[in-house]
Amino acid sequence: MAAPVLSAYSMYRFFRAGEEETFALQGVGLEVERGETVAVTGPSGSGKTTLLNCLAGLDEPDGGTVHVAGERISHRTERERSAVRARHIGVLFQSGNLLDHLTVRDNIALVQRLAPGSARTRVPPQELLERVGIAQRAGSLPGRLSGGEAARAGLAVALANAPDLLLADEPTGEVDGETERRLLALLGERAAAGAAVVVVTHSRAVAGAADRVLRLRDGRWA
Ligand SMILES: Nc1ncnc2c1ncn2[C@@H]1O[C@H](COP(=O)(O)OP(=O)(O)OP(=O)(O)O)[C@@H](O)[C@H]1O
Repeated sequence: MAAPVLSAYSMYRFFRAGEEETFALQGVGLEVERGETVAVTGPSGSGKTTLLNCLAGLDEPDGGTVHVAGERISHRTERERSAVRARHIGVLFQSGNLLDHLTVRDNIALVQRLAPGSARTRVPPQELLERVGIAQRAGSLPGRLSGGEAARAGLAVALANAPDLLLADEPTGEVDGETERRLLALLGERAAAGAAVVVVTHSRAVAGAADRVLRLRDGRWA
């Protein structure tokens, strides 16, 4: 059997602020196969965003390891983590993945330039924007987009390099029903094309469409 796209073992993450210690992840593991979609749910503060940050190499776990498409992304320099991310991971986070001073089209082009190895699977920016349904906004700056358009643009950026692993944090948090269906269909298409998808969500529709639903509580699987 093929190795999982994502293999994360025994992840720990602690935060210390003055006297206060938070144990955000306490030995969490996760394997996701090609074509599989996993939804992660859990109450506020249970560690969902910390988990995604560690999987994306945007944060370093204090313990445990993360491999993506056979490459280790944990316990490496920031530059190495960025390189693994550019090669294999699409990230769609609440904080937004768009640079404000670039048009939507140029945001996609920039992400594609940062991963020179993926040219074989790359879709032209305009085509990506057509897929997510905002082709007419290609020349707009992100600050001019509505919430739903911004969510679609963020997904176009996350899909720009046909990632092996797609990580999304509440991708449908602030969008209407029609946009949610569209985003969900696009996540499904990426999984059908062979990617592993991990999506943090409170949405029943998103969790209902996933192959597996996992629940975090106090930094552990519940
Ligand atoms: N940089 C940080 N410094 C200190 N504590 C942090 C930091 N990041 C997260 N935490 C703490 O770690 C715990 C998990 O936070 P996290 O954001 O991962 O939870 P979450 O499940 O994503 O919550 P929400 O659903 O509200 O976004 C929380 O107690 C949070 O306060």
